[in-house]
Amino acid sequence: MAKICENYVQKISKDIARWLGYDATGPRFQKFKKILLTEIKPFLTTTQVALRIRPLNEDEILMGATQIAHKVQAKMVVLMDPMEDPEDVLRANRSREKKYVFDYTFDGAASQENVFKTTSQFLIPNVISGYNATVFAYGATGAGKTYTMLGTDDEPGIMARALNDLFLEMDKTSDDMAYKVTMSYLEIYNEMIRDLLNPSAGILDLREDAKGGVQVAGLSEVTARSTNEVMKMLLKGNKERTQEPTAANKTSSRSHAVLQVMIKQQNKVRNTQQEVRMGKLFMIDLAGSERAANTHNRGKRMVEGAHINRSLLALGNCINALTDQKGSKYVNYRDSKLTRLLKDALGGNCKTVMIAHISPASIHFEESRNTLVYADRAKHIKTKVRRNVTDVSFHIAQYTNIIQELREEILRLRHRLQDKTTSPKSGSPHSGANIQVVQAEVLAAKRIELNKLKEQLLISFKDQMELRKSLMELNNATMEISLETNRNQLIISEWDVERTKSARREGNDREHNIEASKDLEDLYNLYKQEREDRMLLEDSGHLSPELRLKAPSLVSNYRSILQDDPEQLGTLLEVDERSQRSRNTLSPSYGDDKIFSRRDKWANDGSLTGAWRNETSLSNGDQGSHLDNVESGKSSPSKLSHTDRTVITTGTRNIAALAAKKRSKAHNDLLNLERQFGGEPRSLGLSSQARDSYLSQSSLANHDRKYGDSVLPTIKTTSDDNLDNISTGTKHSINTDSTLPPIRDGRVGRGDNRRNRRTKGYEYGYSPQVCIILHPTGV
Ligand SMILES: Nc1ncnc2c1ncn2[C@@H]1O[C@H](COP(=O)(O)OP(=O)(O)OP(=O)(O)O)[C@@H](O)[C@H]1O
Repeated sequence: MAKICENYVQKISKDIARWLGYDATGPRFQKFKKILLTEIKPFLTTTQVALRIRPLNEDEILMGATQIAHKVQAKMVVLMDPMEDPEDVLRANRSREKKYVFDYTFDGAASQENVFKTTSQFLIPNVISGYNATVFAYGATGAGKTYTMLGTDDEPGIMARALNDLFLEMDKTSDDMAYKVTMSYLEIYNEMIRDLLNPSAGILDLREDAKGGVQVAGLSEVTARSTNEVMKMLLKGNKERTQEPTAANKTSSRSHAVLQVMIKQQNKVRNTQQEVRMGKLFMIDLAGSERAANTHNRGKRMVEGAHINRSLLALGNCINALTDQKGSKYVNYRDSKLTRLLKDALGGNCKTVMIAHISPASIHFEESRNTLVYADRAKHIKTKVRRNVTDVSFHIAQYTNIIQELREEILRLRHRLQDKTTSPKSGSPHSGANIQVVQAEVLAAKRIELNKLKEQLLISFKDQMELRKSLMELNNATMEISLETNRNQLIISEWDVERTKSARREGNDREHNIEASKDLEDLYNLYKQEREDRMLLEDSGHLSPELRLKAPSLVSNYRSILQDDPEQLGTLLEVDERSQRSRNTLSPSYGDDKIFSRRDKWANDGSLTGAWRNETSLSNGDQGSHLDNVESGKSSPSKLSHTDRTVITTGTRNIAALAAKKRSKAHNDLLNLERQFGGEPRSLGLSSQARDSYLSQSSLANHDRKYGDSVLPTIKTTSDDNLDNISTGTKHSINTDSTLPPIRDGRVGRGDNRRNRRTKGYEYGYSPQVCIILHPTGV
């Protein structure tokens, strides 16, 4: 059937060649026919069985063995019965001579190359294009299996030749296709799997994957790039393989060796739908079946032989089941590791070649006959061969990579085209035969130019976009600046309005001041001046507590300043003494606080009420009774009558006027003194702000606020001296203020508004260094 199909393919290939215009005798046609056959052949025959008869060896000749296996035709072998004797009439009809026909038969003269080319070479392109293939050598021990599969250094076997062919075949299509070759090499020794490329891995397990494929867990897979690499690995593995001499074979392999080569093929030109082909090639050198009687094996060798025979028996059973005509027999692959490993090769998706080996020697007739029976059965094994193709769909994100690779491919092809056109073999580009090449060249150049223009256009477009973006940003910045300017202008105008308002308010205040009496203004200024001087002296620390009761002697303030200049200090003291004498002449009681001594007069002349007299009498030293009164609540200022207040206010105004005159005079004296010494008028160490705060609007406002509770305020600094004075009850009135009208209940009018404004001024203008202590006595 297979032959008929092959002949049919040969015939139709001629017709197809004629349609295509190929010459039937030319190389193009031969190539086409070969490709067609290679592609179709795997579908025509799935399992091939070949027989190889090795030559008689020296031992066999010495033993007097005769050749009983003869190749009679290209595919036929005759195994003669060595026991047959033409002269023995009893056995004349019992001859065991038998003819066997296989796909290929090789005798002892067949070369290694011939065996490979005939049995296995056609598998290589199939494996590359994604088919599985298995070549295994079967036969009795010493029949020549290892020789066929592995060979010698001079005559390499199928393994080496197949791998060499594999790399040669891949090289032919390496421009278009990408390949990856990996290999593994294992042995099954006594039903144990060992990695020959990595023996230290120990015993490995066989496992089945989800698709039913058999895998060896932990088996090393080595990537190979050339035949040399593969051969090195193969030699390394064979050294690890278990080989022991037996009576039947000096180099007997005691294990089944399996070389697995995996080829992954992929088109270099990427597409959205990528096809990946995976082909596997198994090359198996089985251990030889042996008869203990012939091998004379004992002990370890015998155990090995038993394992080998058992696995080969399992293989024979599988072959029997697979070739059952009814197809009803169960194929038991699980009997041995060998059959489990060959499951795909025997009954699955695999193109299988079995090369049976026999010895032609008459002494091995039984082994050869068994082998031929096995091989003959194996011919009928049918496998379902299909290509292992995986379609890989790429995600959209990978399209850019694919496009990039396609571009690189185009570039590569262009380079190749250019190389061809410039090489001498391609002839002159101006010749008629190369017009198409020249046209293609021109076209390619135009395309390159077009691409360049496109790129330039793209770059200029990007630049334009950048410029537009910058322009928009600048516009935004300008708008922000103009908005900020407007905002600032608004603030300035608001500030102007506020300033105008405050100026008006000040003007109003001045009006109010004008409305106040002239006496009150003067009195206020003098009062402020006197307070200022006294406070300065207290702050400078030159005024002892005793002296604070007396009128301020400003010259004493200069002691500390002029202590480094004794001459000037002496002059100053002399002048001061003269001044004191002249003042005492004018007013004998000047050493005391004349300004405030007037209150004695008020107390004596009956201007004050009895309650107020009691209070004022305390200032003459009767402090104990004063405190008693305070504690008993008798001296509460709230008990003052309106008449008392009026008297005190009027008296205070007079006192203040007198004090102002004296102060003015003393101040002028001081200025004269300073001028006399040639120095600049000295600042007494207080800032204008601090000076203002002594009797500023705020302090007056405070006075206003407290006016209803006390008659006169006592203004003191928060120095330690003052605190001491407070604690001992020795209170010294620095100045008085009666310029503001008292609060009257239920009276709402202009005076109240002014008071409110002053209160406001106090809140904002009062110095934190100064506090106003209300003294209930008004001393
Ligand atoms: N075709 C051949 N031409 C020349 N010599 C051969 C041929 N076949 C086998 N021999 C020789 O026969 C001997 C035994 O062959 P080989 O070791 O390959 O047998 P085997 O079947 O592998 O044995 P085992 O199963 O014990 O390993 C070797 O010395 C080998 O060189």
